[in-house]
Amino acid sequence: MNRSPIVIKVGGALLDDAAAMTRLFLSIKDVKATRPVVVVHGGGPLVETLMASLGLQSTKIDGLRVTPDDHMPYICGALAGAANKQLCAAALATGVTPVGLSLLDGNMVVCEPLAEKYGAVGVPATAESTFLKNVLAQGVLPVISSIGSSPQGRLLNVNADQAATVIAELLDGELLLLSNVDGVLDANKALIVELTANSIKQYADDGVITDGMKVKVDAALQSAETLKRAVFIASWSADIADILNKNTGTQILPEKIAPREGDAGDTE
Ligand SMILES: Nc1ncnc2c1ncn2[C@@H]1O[C@H](COP(=O)(O)OP(=O)(O)O)[C@@H](O)[C@H]1O
Ligand SMILES: CC(=O)N[C@@H](CCC(=O)OP(=O)(O)O)C(=O)O
Repeated sequence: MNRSPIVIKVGGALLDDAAAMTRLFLSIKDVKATRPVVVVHGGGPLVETLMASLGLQSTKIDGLRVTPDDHMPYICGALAGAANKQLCAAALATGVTPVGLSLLDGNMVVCEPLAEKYGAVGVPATAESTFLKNVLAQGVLPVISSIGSSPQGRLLNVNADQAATVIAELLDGELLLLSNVDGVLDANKALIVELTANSIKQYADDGVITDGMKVKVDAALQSAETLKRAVFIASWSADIADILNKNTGTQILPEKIAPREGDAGDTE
């Protein structure tokens, strides 16, 4: 049986749906009985609401939030604070013991600023895995926000899909990117079952995969190529076992899949 860790990324809109959060953590509880699980989360909608209530303008370029350094205390508060603790509380309420973390905790992930025009937006890279492996060995559920820092100590806002790919790489885990859609949809809103580098380029050129989904698919492809296994994009309403068994969602396939016993990404 495949016992590699499962890294599950959830988008911020989940936080607005208490019933979906409960269902997801119950599904995580089932899977966690056989394999270690890590949750990585965003909180884009929460950030939007907070910025609006503070009267601050917030814009995105190619799906990434432009983040002036003086916005970071609020964004950090929304993601590492409110969103993280809301998810941890929901996990506890379903009988799963969470540990709330951010990318920089335990030196799991190190970030570099992307480019000046984005402000404090970070590009994440793996650092040390020992801390996270020790946390998993305790049998608890790490719940990780996408706030990171640079080696110089600058707080950075990381897209949560990109954050999740790096955590999956850190653990050589299986990656599920769960969102408010059933998976990647074509121009007729039908589910695309499999995507490769070529088909992703085609759909993006045709304007079918855009905005946050473009960031997600690019992050998934990079992770699939690095890990040499399929990455899943699916709905957070779906059962995790169903996603791993390829009954639902979109699989992002690498050019070559490394054979692993019992891996959902195996070619038969
Ligand atoms: N081809 C596509 N298929 C599905 N969703 C798409 C597609 N192109 C753009 N989107 C948009 O991407 C959104 C998911 O990305 P995003 O909002 O960043 O999710 P999350 O916050 O869960 O990471 C969908 O709700 C949809 O509006
Ligand atoms: C740089 C950047 O875009 N950061 C994101 C981080 C949160 C996120 O990615 O949240 P979702 O998963 O809910 O979209 C942001 O500020 O919205």
